[in-house]
Parts: sequence; structure tokens; C-alpha cells
Amino acid sequence: MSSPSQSSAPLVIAVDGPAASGKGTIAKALARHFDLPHMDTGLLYRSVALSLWRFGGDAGNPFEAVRAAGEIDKIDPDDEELRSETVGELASRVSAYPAVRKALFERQRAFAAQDGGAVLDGRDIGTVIAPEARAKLFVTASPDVRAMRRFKELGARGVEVHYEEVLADIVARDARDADRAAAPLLKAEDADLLDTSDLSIERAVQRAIALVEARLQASA
Ligand SMILES: Nc1ncnc2c1ncn2[C@@H]1O[C@H](COP(=O)(O)OP(=O)(O)O)[C@@H](O)[C@H]1O
Ligand SMILES: Nc1ccn([C@@H]2O[C@H](COP(=O)(O)OP(=O)(O)O)[C@@H](O)[C@H]2O)c(=O)n1
Repeated sequence: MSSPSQSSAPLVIAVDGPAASGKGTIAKALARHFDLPHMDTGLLYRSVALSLWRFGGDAGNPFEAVRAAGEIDKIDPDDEELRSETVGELASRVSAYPAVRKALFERQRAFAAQDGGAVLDGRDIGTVIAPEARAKLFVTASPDVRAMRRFKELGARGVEVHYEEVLADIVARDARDADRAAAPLLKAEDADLLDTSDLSIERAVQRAIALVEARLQASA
């Protein structure tokens, strides 16, 4: 059924999924295609982790993690260390604290609520940050495919690491992100599932655009 209020609402696209599923690649491509600004929300949690690490804070102490969340503007978004596996792992530990998630909420919410619409990728965009999003994708791929992608990505950056270590890290991070009480990694009920295990980047992006367009037509 058509709904004018839905069709005139700004286009917000939520892209969620586990580590190295390709959600960032897809979110950036959707932002280009629909001419929307993009936010990689994982970078916020990675910035908390790096900030905590740099001031020698204890990841087991939620108060220190919240303090680090107040310092993230001091982190350079192009800092190579942000993309490291160590920081990714630490990010998944600090992101389990509700107070850390609360400290980062407004920034993400404001980005999602801006006038012209937006694309955000993360773990809880479709469920918590932008439940009103007109299109939601839950991007996934098998753990071994994701580990191989991350392994190649790290190799291309000159980081020496074993495939088995990357796989173990991804499996552990998936479990921590999915099992936590605060905003767990979860497919929103109204999200479209996009399994990219057997899709090239090009095919995955085409499929994502088609899914979003179908949602827009359905709500027009
Ligand atoms: N469909 C795909 N096929 C092959 N490689 C991919 C695909 N999607 C993403 N990649 C690569 O996998 C790595 C992780 O992708 P990324 O989009 O950063 O994942 P995420 O944001 O989910 O962590 C990157 O090196 C990216 O180029
Ligand atoms: N919206 C989000 C985004 C990331 N995160 C956390 O931050 C960690 C790093 O996120 P990321 O998206 O940069 O990680 P990758 O999927 O790129 O490996 C995740 O493992 C989550 O624990 C989150 O809790 N909520």
C-alpha cells in the first residue's frame, strides 16, 4: 500500500553485518550511487579502542572505556592502526559496554537524521541507530570467506599474519558481538539478507542497489 509519508522521508540506508562481510564496501558504493553521505560506525568504536590503548587504559574497566569514548576526536581517521586486528578485537570488547554505546549514540543518530538522508554501516544501524531506515541490508558471508578477505586485505597492507589467526579472530569477534546484551549483532526483522560468499564485489554491489531500489518502490 502506498504511503506518502514514507516516500517523502529522507533516504536512510542501514547496512549491518559481521566482520569483513563487505558491508563497508557495499555501504560506500550505495552512498555513491544514491549520492548520500556515508558513515562507517565501526570506526567510532575502533577510535575508542585506539584511544584507550594509547593512554594505557584497561579494557576491562567500563569507566576507562567511556573516558576513551570522550577522546575520539583526537584520533586521526586515517591512522593505519585503526584498521589493525588488535584494535578491531579491542573495539568489540569496549563496544559491549552500554555506556560506551550511549556515548556514541548521538553522533550516529544525528548523522542518520540529517535532512538529505545517509548511509551508515555497522552492527546495530537497522535495529538501534536508524530503525526507521527505508532500506536495511544485513550483509553476510561464511566465516572462511570473510577470513580470507581480511587476510588478503592485511597482506596487501604489508601486515604479516596467518590465515588461521584471522579466522579465529573473526569467529571470536562474531560470537562476542552477537552474544552481548547491548545492541547485539542481529539482522533487523525488516532487513534484506545479502550473502556475498559467492559474489564478486561488483555483483554484490549490483545486488545491494537492486534490493534498495525494490524497497523504495515498495514504499513509494
Ligand atoms: N564480494 C566481495 N568479494 C571479494 N572481496 C570483497 C567483497 N566484498 C568486500 N571484499 C573485500 O573484503 C575486505 C573487507 O571488506 P569490507 O567492505 O571492508 O568489509 P566490512 O566493512 O564488512 O568489514 C576488503 O578488502 C574488500 O575489498
Ligand atoms: N555499529 C557498530 C559498529 C561496530 N561495532 C563494534 O566495533 C567492532 C569493529 O567494527 P568494524 O565494523 O570496524 O569491524 P569490521 O567489520 O570492519 O572488521 C565490531 O567488532 C563491533 O564490536 C559495534 O558494536 N557497533
